[in-house]
Amino acid sequence: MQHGIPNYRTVQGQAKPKSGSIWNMYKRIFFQVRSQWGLLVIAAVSIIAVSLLEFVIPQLSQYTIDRLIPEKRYDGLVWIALGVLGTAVLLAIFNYLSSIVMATIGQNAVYQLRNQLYRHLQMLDVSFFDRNRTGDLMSRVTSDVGMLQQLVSSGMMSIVTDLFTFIAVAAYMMWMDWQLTLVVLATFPVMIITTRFFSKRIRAAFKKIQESVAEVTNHLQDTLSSIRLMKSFSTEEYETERFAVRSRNNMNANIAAVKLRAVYEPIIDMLIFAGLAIVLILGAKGTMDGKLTVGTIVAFLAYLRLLQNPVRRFSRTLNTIQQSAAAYERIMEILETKSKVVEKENALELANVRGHVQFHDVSFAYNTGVPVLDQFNFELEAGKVTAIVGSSGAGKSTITHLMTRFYDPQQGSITIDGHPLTDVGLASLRRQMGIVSQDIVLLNGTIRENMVYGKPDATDEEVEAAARAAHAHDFIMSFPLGYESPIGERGVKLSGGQKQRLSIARAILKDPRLIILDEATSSLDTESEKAIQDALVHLLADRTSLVIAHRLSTIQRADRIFVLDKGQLLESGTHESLIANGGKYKQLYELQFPQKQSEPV
Ligand SMILES: Nc1ncnc2c1ncn2[C@@H]1O[C@H](COP(=O)(O)OP(=O)(O)OP(=O)(O)O)[C@@H](O)[C@H]1O
Repeated sequence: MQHGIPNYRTVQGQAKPKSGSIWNMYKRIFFQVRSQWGLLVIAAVSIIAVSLLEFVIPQLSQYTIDRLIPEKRYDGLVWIALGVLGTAVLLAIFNYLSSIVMATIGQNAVYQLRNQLYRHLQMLDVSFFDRNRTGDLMSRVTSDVGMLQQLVSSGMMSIVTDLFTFIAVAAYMMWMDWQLTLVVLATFPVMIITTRFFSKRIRAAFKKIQESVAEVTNHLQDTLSSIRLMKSFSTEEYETERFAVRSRNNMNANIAAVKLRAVYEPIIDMLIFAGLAIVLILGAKGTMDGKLTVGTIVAFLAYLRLLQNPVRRFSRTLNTIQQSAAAYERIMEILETKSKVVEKENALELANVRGHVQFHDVSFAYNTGVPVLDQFNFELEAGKVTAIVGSSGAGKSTITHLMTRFYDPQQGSITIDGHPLTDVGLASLRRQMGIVSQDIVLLNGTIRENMVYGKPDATDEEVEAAARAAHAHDFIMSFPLGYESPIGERGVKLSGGQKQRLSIARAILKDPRLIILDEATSSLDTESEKAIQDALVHLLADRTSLVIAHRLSTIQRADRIFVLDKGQLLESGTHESLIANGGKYKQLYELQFPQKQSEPV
């Protein structure tokens, strides 16, 4: 770690992936496209055709030198010319076919992999997103997948053609002159050892590059999404410097990779020329001794080129391969992460529930050793308004997170209408619930798009009715575009109160059986709050609702109030009975309404 930048080497909480090797990468890419067998057949045929056609031109050269020239057969030259030309045309056609088909297959595989990665990310539980930073995850879906795309589009899939040609040519050369071939092949183990030596290092260098890209993305994501905070604290210079540090790390990582490549490629070239020199010298000697014909030497040199071409090409593209392998490893880290909140097979599909929720001896901690709820028992009566109050950090929001199964408790169980939450389908559970939380999340889109997010088929009349119920219709209509007004990223074009009313309207439109209001009225002025309170009375009627509010004035009408402190239930009852009890609730109430201390409620 440098300059205090967090380490993104692995997905937090996840071991290094087992399947990050190049071999696995290729296997996976091809496995993804096994259904496109038609294309695969075309690719295989083209590859074999290219490899066989590569033999023809050296053969023609040998024939010209050894037979046509000595025999002065002028007529044969035309046929040779036609043969070379015909082979070249066929080579061009099959090369074109194999690259286009391989690229299509590869791009298709990468496309599927990216979608699979995104789907997998969506399926991971909330705690995964607590542990990992958004920018880092974004860079895995964009830049890392982009690396693989580069691999498949840069004709890297031709490595298969190269490998096939290499084996075929080597076998043919052995048949022609096994002694000379063995001498030539002696340079290849050296090449393999050199390649292995550099491969590991180049891959590590590229992993560093990808990590540094993740750091840059993270920084961008953090700062651009909180640009107002930055400006209000005048931290533009500070953030620019922090960005420069990350950017410099990226530059250094790139330079380190280039340095490795700069050493590796010339070494391979040198070995290739050494092979060429061996053939030239031994071949010339063999010809002088009368053991070989000139044509054989010329053909042999041509075959040697065919043998060496794939090696040279491979050494040039080793960078791309290693870069992709590093990226692939980072992708696999996510794909191999298992969600902690899992849906049972054949999970129960909840139809309309009554909404009776019970917590049985629930213990929960976000981080081991820091319990938030301890042996907690709690009941949400169907059709009633239940409220939770308690000091900040007491665990109120945590209760809602457990009800929605954003997290699962470590001990105890939670039931809805008697069914353990773990037996119920996640989507069907969440469909029953409408959440209006203190962190209002709005999407970049129009007001209407945001409202219908939980009910995409809502009619205009339903949308308007929900907006009216949430006292949002008037402010919406005050915008020139009404319901079609864009609200900007995270709803920046709306005031705090407007955002709240919009999120309440969204929950009303979804029409869930169970409503969770977490600090729902916290940023409304007194007038809007009154209006919202009225709307809520209608909304909450005939539903089960859980209201979490700091301002006790908002929950006095609740059927039951639970007082929570440090994850423990202190007392419960109605507003009147709790005041009469003279416990924690009365203390909290008197703190908020000192003037009412001596008044009867
Ligand atoms: N994602 C998280 N990861 C780790 N700890 C968390 C996480 N969310 C909350 N906590 C911790 O759990 C405890 C309970 O938090 P919770 O949000 O439930 O409190 P709360 O009663 O809703 O507080 P407030 O009224 O201030 O919103 C706090 O100590 C908080 O720091």
